Amino acid sequence: MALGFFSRLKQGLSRSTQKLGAVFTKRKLDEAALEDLEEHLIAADLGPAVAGRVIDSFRATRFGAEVTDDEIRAALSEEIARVLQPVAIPFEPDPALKPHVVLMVGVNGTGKTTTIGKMARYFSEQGKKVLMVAGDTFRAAAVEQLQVWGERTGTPVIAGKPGADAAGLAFEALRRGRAEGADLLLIDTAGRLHNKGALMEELAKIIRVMKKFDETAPHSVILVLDATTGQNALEQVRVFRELVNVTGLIVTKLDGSARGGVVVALADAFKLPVHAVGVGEKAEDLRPFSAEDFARGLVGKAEVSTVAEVSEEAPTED
Ligand SMILES: Nc1nc2c(ncn2[C@@H]2O[C@H](COP(=O)(O)OP(=O)(O)OP(=O)(O)O)[C@@H](O)[C@H]2O)c(=O)[nH]1
Repeated sequence: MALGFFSRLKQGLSRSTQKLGAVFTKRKLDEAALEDLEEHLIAADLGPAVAGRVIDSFRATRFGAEVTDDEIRAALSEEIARVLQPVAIPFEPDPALKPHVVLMVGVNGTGKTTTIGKMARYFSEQGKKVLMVAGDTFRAAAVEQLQVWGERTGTPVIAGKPGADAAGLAFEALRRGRAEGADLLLIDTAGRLHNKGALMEELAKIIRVMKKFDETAPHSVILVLDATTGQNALEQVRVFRELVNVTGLIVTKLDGSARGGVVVALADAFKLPVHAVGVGEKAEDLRPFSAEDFARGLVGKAEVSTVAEVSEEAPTED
């Protein structure tokens, strides 16, 4: 039986969880234990700021007490969920926009193309009319990959010849989307040009040219981050925010050997909406981001998975 979403996420988060696991033995929460815990939180990619706050809160509320593994996990999960809650904002196309234009940006290999394919499937299944644009015209493989996703999801793909002008394609796609009454236009973009200046120019041109058709486009700029890069994801947010007005994040590869703790560091540092998370390579492996599930998965609170698993894998018939 295929693993349900929650267990896949939990499995993926296990690398972070393992780093936390070592401190969870029954002991007195004194200064040494707190220091120990703080180190583990930083090693689990939560970042020094969040780790520091969690420790301060523990010091204020539980200092000197005997704590069990379960108590620490529960308290930790609560603290983490509090950081994540405000950014857990699913992406919904604005029905007033025909189409809602989404520019997907991010370093090559983070999962942009795959995520666009997954979003195309998800929103097509919701009855929305979706168009995809192969705007990473520098890599022939990226165009082909998007076309495969187009076939797989029954979504039209607007593509040009290798090296075609991405801005021209985006303009054409927007015109077509408007004419056809499309709901959602998903634009793939290049992630690596020879330097930052060239990438900025490429993205700026796509935006400039689309604005000639619709002053309000793009309506969303979603940055795709690969969780396995850990703290490097924070640097990618900083760089891309210099290039474009990032409106939200999608974090991929939270299955496998993910370093999921970085999502907490991202939420805390940038407060950008985390629209969804990727937990595999298949079309259905994109899920809305749930602060509580994620926090529980991260601290390895097992009992919740049973609930999530049952509701997901054995849907009732009502
Ligand atoms: N395990 C796992 N793999 C993923 C996930 N998302 C994407 N991938 C894989 O990551 C690799 C890179 O994904 P792409 O979608 O090609 O990444 P990209 O950012 O579009 O990169 P370019 O196409 O080079 O621009 C592919 O092998 C994907 O199948 C995920 O959530 N989990």
